[in-house]
Amino acid sequence: MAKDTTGRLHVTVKSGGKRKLSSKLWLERQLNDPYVAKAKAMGYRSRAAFKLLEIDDKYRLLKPGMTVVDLGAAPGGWSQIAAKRTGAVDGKGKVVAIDLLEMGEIPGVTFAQFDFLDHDAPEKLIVMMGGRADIVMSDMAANTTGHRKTDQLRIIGLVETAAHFAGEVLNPGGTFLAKVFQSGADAELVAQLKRDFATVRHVKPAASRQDSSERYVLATGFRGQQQPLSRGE
Ligand SMILES: C[S@@+](CC[C@H](N)C(=O)[O-])C[C@H]1O[C@@H](n2cnc3c(N)ncnc32)[C@H](O)[C@@H]1O
Repeated sequence: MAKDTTGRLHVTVKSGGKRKLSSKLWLERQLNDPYVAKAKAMGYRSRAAFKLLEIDDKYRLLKPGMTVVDLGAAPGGWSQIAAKRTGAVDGKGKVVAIDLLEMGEIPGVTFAQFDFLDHDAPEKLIVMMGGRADIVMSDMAANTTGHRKTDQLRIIGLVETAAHFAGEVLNPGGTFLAKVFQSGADAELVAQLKRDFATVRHVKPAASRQDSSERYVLATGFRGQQQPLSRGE
């Protein structure tokens, strides 16, 4: 339990190795968060936009004319950045985005609402892309059940599925960027990525809350064996 500024107690629920804040503490944190204020001022849909901005400023991933897939895109901060930096806003690049939730229209972004874990999701994405991708990025976070082991397996299952999809659709030299959580459960994933990409690293942007175990795996220089696309090629 935690005390707020008025001295009242708030319950924090432990879930999947993370502590979920009570709604009052969550609201307080949002109101005091400089990234939330900055996102609002700059017209970004989410504070998450700054995580991608920071990663991209450092590693120069997004380039004009690229095709980018944004998995778990809502409310759309990452898609906004990708559309701008690939030139998709001006019809040069292409940004394809999906989410379980609805997402308001973003110029230059092709969005569809469906579950990435649906068996036909890869095929639907390939049709939306109309070819291969240069970057597959995933900020997806699986809903937590509160059972630590189950939650870790769900999180890692989601990112492994995203990595498998990336391996199917990336152009040579392509990039995979995905949210993972610091649990040590991603060792197998990292080993697989090291086989298929020239460089694999974990990154923790400043905009990612320091009290969160969230971090990102960034794999660049795709060199895996290319299979024919099931559609679109
Ligand atoms: C942290 S938010 C993404 C924020 C986003 N990157 C931005 O910049 O606004 C995670 C998103 O992943 C989505 N998500 C989780 N599991 C998913 C799945 N299986 N398929 C599609 N979207 C999923 C959630 O609905 C949620 O909107």
